[in-house]
Amino acid sequence: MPSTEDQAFLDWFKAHNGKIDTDSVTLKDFGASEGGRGLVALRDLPENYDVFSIPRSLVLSTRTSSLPSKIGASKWREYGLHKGWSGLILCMLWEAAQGPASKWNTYFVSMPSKFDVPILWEDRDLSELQGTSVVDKLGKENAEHDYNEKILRVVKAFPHIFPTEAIPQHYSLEKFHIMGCRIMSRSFTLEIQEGEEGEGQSNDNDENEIQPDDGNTSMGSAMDVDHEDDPKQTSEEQDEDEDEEDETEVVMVPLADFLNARYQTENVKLFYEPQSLKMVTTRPIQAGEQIWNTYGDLPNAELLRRFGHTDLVDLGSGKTGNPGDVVELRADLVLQSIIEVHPEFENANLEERIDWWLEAGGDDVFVLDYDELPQDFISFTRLVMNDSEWQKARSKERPPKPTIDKETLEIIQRVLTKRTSLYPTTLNEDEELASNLEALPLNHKHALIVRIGEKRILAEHLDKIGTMLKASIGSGDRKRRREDGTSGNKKKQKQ
Ligand SMILES: C[S@@+](CC[C@H](N)C(=O)[O-])C[C@H]1O[C@@H](n2cnc3c(N)ncnc32)[C@H](O)[C@@H]1O
Repeated sequence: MPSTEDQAFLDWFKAHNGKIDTDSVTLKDFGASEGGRGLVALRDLPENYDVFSIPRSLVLSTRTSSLPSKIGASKWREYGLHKGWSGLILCMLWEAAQGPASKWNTYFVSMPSKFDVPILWEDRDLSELQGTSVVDKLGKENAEHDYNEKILRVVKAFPHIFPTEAIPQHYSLEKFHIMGCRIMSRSFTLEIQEGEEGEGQSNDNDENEIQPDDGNTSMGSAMDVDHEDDPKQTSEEQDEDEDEEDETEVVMVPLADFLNARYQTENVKLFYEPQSLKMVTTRPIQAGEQIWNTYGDLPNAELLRRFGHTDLVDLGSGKTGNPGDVVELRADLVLQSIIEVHPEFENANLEERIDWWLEAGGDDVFVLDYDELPQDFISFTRLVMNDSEWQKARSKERPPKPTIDKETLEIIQRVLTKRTSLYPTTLNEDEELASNLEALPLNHKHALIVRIGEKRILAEHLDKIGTMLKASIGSGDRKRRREDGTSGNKKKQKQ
């Protein structure tokens, strides 16, 4: 049985032409470890079954809210509301301020107002994330800058739309953060349909069949859209987006955003038709099973940053973790390591090599997972540390091959050791703390899980590198002994 609030939501959803067969699925509280409220199958569902559908007019976006037309298209642009999430945030603030007069009132009531995302953490909790890739990506200052420079400016410029006395209650920084966090953890990115019209207008394209291939959408991918001034976007996300034509929009999709996710458990996907969005099963689901969406099997650092939770699955041998975890290695660690070994490089023009690398499309952050060392990381290391590789790369106009010799491996070992030292605690200390995970405050628990995931990856690679270097030193000794005319075997015989 759904809770009273969830039942009110379902009634609202159906009253606005949302389609859901509540004899087949219903809302249920699964407890925090499974994402809290979610959708459950009440009977066995076959593959390709439409679990529910949402009319486009019920999707909340800058196209369906009537706020943009009240402000006017040119003013909307002038205030920069056509870029980033500010426009959608302002629409959500304004719609929520309308209370029952807004079509989405019941939807707003159904959404959480408290979030466990680090952008809202106190400094003492944030210090638990030191060394992880979360810290540099919070974007809190950008967010607050956007609030002051965009949202508040528009709100103050249009007092007939945003009454001055309503500002503290409906347009405060706190409310701005709530809407930002709702977008960060619940929005979808949709392709803008040609000739798409606003609410109340019809689209006569409706006899089109479902085109799953060109119509699948992804949860939590709002960050991939062109949001130059997006308050919650990281600078890398903004850079990536700048080249993209704005053919997508970030939207809130009632009910689709009620679905939880867990590493590789996805059993439905959202597809779109001209008039509606459909959540369709991607495999048979048994009665009693939760309906899981995917958030992209993200590393715990990203899950925590965007959604405020972490994912722990059984890794075997008594360990749990997130197989999708990664560690980010910044290029400056490579430079520092090279200069430590080759101080003569200190004055060399390494800038030129780095600029060349970036212009050739290389990145200045390398992503290390549980698999092999990243090829671009090896290639970059060789380009910077080796004069002949640098000359070759320039003349051939392509980066060095990612081949590994002993010298490169030693630098890489140094980089990973340096990266490991950025965390104030060791992996052993963290594993010990994790033996009593549930006793920790929630934010500390999440931070610990993120740290452990990253450190395990570093430790595994350092282990492998250590073994490889030992083997190469062993083979070097044998070679030297051959050259000296001595023999390891003889020595052995003597013993
Ligand atoms: C898109 S919403 C999902 C629906 C949400 N349970 C609700 O009641 O509205 C995303 C949020 O659900 C929660 N969540 C989803 N999957 C989770 C999981 N596997 N473990 C813990 N929390 C999860 C996180 O709080 C996340 O911010």
